[in-house]
Amino acid sequence: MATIFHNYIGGTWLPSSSGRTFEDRNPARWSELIGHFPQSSAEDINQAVEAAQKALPAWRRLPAPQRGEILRRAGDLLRARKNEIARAMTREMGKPFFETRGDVQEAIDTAYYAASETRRLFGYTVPSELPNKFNMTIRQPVGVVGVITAWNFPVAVPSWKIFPALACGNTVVFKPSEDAPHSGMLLVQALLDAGLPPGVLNLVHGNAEAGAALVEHPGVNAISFTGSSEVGARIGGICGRLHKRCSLEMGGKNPLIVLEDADLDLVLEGVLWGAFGTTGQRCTATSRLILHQAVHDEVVERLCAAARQLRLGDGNQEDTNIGPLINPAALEKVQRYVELGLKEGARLVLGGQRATDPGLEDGFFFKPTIFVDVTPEMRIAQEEIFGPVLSVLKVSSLEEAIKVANSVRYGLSASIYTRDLTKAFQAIQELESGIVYVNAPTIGAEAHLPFGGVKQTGNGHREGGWEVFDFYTETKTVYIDYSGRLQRAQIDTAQD
Ligand SMILES: NC(=O)c1ccc[n+]([C@@H]2O[C@H](COP(=O)([O-])OP(=O)(O)OC[C@H]3O[C@@H](n4cnc5c(N)ncnc54)[C@H](O)[C@@H]3O)[C@@H](O)[C@H]2O)c1
Repeated sequence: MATIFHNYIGGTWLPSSSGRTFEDRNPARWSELIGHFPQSSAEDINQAVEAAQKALPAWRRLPAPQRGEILRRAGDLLRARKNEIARAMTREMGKPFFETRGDVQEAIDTAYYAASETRRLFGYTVPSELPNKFNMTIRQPVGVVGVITAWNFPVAVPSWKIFPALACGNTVVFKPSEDAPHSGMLLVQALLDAGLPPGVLNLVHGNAEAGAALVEHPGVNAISFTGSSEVGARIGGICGRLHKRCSLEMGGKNPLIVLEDADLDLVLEGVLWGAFGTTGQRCTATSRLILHQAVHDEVVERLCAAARQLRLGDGNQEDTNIGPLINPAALEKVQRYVELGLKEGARLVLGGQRATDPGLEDGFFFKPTIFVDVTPEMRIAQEEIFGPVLSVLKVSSLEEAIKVANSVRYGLSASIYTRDLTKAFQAIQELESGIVYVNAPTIGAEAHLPFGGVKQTGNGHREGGWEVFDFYTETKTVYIDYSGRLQRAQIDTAQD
């Protein structure tokens, strides 16, 4: 009998009021059912938002360092449960155990980082134009925050949102992805066990219907979303109409540039990890390899040889390098893009097919795939495939490489391999992306640095770093006049 899981609303575990559920399955062995989760309705969302509203006054009044103490304890619990959560995450969404341990570690780092920032949450003071007047800014929570997340970092990405939101005194309604509900629940469980009061964090499972109800709910003051650019655009439109604050972190089509002077051993390691780690299902995946013509043939040849050695399998097995795609729709999408690449005239030099070796038939495994002779306007060079498919483009100069790198609608991360500092700095300045790596692949984030993208990847906000606290707080400007008389700004200080 598969386990039946519930929502967590106002301190109580509850089934969906509609009685509907959805199945959570292991993508490495699709016949393995993990459990049934509630398919939440607008009524469930409403209950969760009301619980968050009820809990808000006491939570925002609690001194921030005391809120931080609970977050720090949650970090301790995540650390104690790291392997257990990582095992469950691998079973649910497929990436290998060493990667899911990293996912949990990112949440631990974020918990400690957010906890430490509760002792700062700076406003500032500045001199007044007028005598005997004191000026300052303070930060206040935004209110109830709706958190909607993708499945591929099912603990790390929600933690980027939930920890800073709570640190700032907001209450939260969290809707994890329907492809990774169990991992999201384990994160919530750690926060509850750390002592969060009822209603401060509410968990509602479900699909687009639940997400849309959360976005539309008038009691939700801000939405923090991570997912595809298509869904993000829709959410951004609704939030605009409702005058609701929203942070959107969306898709990527990230380039890795290799110049003629690069250390090719380093390049190979970096590209293998960047393109095929998490089966290419990262927003920051290296999906375009832009090679200087002087190193093109050597890199392609060595890359194909190395990628052939990668072992596909269940991520909970010791020797697995690459896990499965997340679900049947993802497999179909990757297959479609391979056909499209061939039709567009790109040349397939590796993979291009589902892997059905013994032991893999019941999962959605896809062989590492490399296309060469890709040109910038091809759809496989323009669109996010979200699978282990690398498009290789050949260029003859740094300027051309940057132009090609910038020729897509996305702008999350970009990378350049070179030993020439001047060229590296030129790329840092000119690449249109929120993150640039020099001599490292396009992936990897640290909790205390901002993370996010430009163009159609983001809407100007950032996760992580100090910047994240700007999203979860309203700035209030305070003028205190202790002169004992009316002082008129601009009028009593006029110079002419
Ligand atoms: N930039 C980043 O930080 C980042 C990080 C991870 C993943 N991603 C992106 O996420 C995508 C993959 O994740 P996915 O397949 O889960 O994305 P998705 O857009 O399909 O779903 C994301 C979340 O939105 C919800 N949702 C779907 N339709 C909705 C609607 N109409 N209203 C409200 N909520 C709705 C889903 O239930 C899910 O929880 C990729 O594009 C990837 O690049 C971005």
